[in-house]
Amino acid sequence: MKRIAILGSTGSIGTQTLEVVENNQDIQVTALAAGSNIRLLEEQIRKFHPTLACVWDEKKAAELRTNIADLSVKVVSGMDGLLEVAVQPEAEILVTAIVGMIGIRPTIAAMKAGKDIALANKETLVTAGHIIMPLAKEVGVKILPVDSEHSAIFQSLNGEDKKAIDKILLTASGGPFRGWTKEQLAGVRPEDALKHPNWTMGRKITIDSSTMVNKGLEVMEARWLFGVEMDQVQVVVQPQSVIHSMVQFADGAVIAQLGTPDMKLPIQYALYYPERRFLPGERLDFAKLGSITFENPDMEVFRGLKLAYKAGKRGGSLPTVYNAANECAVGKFLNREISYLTIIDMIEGAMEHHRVVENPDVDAILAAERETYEYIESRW
Ligand SMILES: NC(=O)C1=CN([C@@H]2O[C@H](COP(=O)(O)OP(=O)(O)OC[C@H]3O[C@@H](n4cnc5c(N)ncnc54)[C@H](OP(=O)(O)O)[C@@H]3O)[C@@H](O)[C@H]2O)C=CC1
Ligand SMILES: CC(=O)[C@@H](O)[C@H](O)COP(=O)(O)O
Ligand SMILES: [Mn+2]
Repeated sequence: MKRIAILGSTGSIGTQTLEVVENNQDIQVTALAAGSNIRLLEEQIRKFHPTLACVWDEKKAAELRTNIADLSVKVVSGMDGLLEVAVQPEAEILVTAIVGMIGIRPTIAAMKAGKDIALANKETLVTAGHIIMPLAKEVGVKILPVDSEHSAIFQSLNGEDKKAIDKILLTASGGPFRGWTKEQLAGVRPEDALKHPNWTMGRKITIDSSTMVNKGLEVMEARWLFGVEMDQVQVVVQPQSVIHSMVQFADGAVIAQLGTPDMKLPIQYALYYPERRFLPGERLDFAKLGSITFENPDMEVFRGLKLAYKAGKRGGSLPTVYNAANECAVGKFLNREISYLTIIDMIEGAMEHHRVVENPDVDAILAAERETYEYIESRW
């Protein structure tokens, strides 16, 4: 029996993780955490029987305690609550399906408690990859990628020597505005950017896909996960999202993972690695698909991708600033406080303003995050 805890169980990755649990008989959910959606969290508790639940918002946690008073489930809240879920002794794998840098501290705590991490929360690796990857080695836990591209790379590397990697070909859909000009992008509204061509995901990552900041974050995520240089990660636009990523090796061979766009595959692969199990669902029909096409990304229009290479190459606290500025800006865009193009202006402005801290520890990372939010509030 596998035992898992999930941070972010009510979101897109969280609910799909629970679908994977439902499809398998030998997996048990020991703890769940959500932000504020106690209605769905209660349903999940009643169905999956964890012994511990966390709600970020203490008022909502109190409401949930009342609503499930008939069950013997401990309900905790806030960062202390997330940390309690992360280190719960019963779980062997922590699924980090939470959104944003809030995932850093629970991820580190879980690793120190000996848990393997099924990592969807890319923001943690982007900002703290220099802490997470050496720690995983030191404490002997696995970081199992859930992000579709990184799972594809992980699968393509199965049985291969990482030293033979020439480059990683990280595929991108190009988002809903592929081929658009800067002038066309100026008028984009949240409802336009929330329409991803191939994937149904949470709001923040969907906006990130539309700006290609998601791909920028993924370049940095790949660099940490697979121990390569930023320049060894090449973004290839593949609009059908059928090739989930590829690895080119020293001898010129390219190995890829393909499949229909379904996050349950990488989630299940991470939970059962190295076992590959049956997964119900649609299969690729190549004749129906007809063609798979490729393009280079337009880094002049989608400047967020170019800025990610700059942040990743400079390193230190700059990737944190890139990520924090984006999180802040995306929130404002979704609240209709700023225009679409201002998202990237905010990232660029915050990066230019920041004085880089080398090799930041967690406190310095969180300080850089705070300062970035403060700078954006004062400047815009
Ligand atoms: N969705 C996808 O297909 C993919 C997502 N990812 C990554 O996975 C992560 C999750 O994305 P996604 O599932 O789309 O996001 P969603 O917005 O759909 O879900 C986020 C989850 O995190 C919870 N949450 C938010 N804030 C807190 C908090 N302070 N404390 C506890 N829980 C909190 C939410 O709870 P509540 O519902 O109560 O607000 C929700 O359960 C992101 O890092 C994303 O980049 C990577 C690849 C693909
Ligand atoms: C499903 C997943 O992993 C997302 O990160 C997805 O890849 C977004 O697609 P694009 O960022 O390529 O549009
Ligand atoms: Mn992805």
